[in-house]
Amino acid sequence: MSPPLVIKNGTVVNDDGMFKADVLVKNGIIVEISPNIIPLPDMELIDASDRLVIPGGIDPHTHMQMPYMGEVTKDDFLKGTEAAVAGGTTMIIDFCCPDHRNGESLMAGYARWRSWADPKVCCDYGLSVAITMWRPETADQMAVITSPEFGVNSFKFYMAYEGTLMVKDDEMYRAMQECAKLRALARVHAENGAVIKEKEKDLLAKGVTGPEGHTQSRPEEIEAEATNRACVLAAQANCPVYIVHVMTKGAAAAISHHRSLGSIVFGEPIAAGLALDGSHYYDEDWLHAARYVMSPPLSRDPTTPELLMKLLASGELHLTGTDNCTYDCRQKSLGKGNFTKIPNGINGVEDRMSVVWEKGVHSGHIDPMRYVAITSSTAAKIFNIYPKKGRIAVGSDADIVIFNPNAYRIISKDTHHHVS
Ligand SMILES: NC(=O)NCCC(=O)O
Ligand SMILES: [Zn+2]
Ligand SMILES: [Zn+2]
Repeated sequence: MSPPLVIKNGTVVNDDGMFKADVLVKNGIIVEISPNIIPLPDMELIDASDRLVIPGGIDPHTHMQMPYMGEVTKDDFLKGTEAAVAGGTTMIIDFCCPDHRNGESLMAGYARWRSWADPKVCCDYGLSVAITMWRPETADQMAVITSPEFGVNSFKFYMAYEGTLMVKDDEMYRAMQECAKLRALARVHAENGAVIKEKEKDLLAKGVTGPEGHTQSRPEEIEAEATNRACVLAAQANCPVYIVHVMTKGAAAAISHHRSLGSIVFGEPIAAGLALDGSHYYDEDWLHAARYVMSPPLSRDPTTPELLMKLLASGELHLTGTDNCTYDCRQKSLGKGNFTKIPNGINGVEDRMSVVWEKGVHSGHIDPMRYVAITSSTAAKIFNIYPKKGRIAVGSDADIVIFNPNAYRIISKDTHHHVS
């Protein structure tokens, strides 16, 4: 057991206030916050002068060691969470994708994911469970997996990746009705998988085989259309909905529209979408372009990243994730000659906290309190773990980041903690 810890002279930041205070931690729990805690000889001491003392980041969207397209993402639960912690994220919510189409139960898929994660994960984690088709037994299994024994409180629906993860509209609607009954949250990857498939075929037939085909097969309107559809179906099912990786202005506008109608809709941009645009898909270096292939793609409108940050500032969008889903050069190269075979995914779990600070606070769009909201506390509230997580308060878990707001660093393959 580690000794008690005193963090002195820092500025505590929560989503609703910031103030100078010392923080005392015992057995992993915050036990005191007050102006001047005198450390006893048996206590560890950290001087946090000129530092912010903030709740550990919660990344609500990762894919550690996810099997997909015959490959497995490179960041496993060890290296991926080491990278998370190195960057100030102390909890992730990963996606468990049971092979439900082939009869695997949600509980068996959940057990499979836990057997990968539990022996090596080095931060707190939760799982959202994907429903990839509707089977006669699905409703019962959703009820079991949301029971306290399993503790799942959100489900994921992919409106893309036809033939593997994609769920049909009627199936998603059915499952959303079940979510509403169980008071679970529906999380949606909003794209039009069927139309994308047709566009991919057309592009390949015309000889477009490079990574630019990825973005051309997925026009921005397709994400907006699917986001609108997801919100409509959720409203029909009377179910709150959470749109993952909001990448475009149109998708964000669809979310705002449905919120204005009174629906409960949450929007999650990701670190990559706040920092990068889709010009990379046209890079002459094939591998450079392929590295950015993810779905939905980065917006080709260079003004989108800043607009997404402004919407986070104004409260039209709500929290940030990463969609951390890493593949190496060999894996990306599987799509040479056919962009549809490039594994989809990008990194982010290590750098989200820095990127959101840089693009949000440093750029003048948000204050440190809003920063805490969109990197930690809103996720904690949505996933029902607040104020145990997402807050610096007496009784909360001591998931604390001592943050230097003036540090400068270069994001580099030579220094990151992901699997190389
Ligand atoms: N986003 C992506 O390209 N890969 C990860 C799977 C998903 O979230 O769609
Ligand atoms: Zn997705
Ligand atoms: Zn994802």
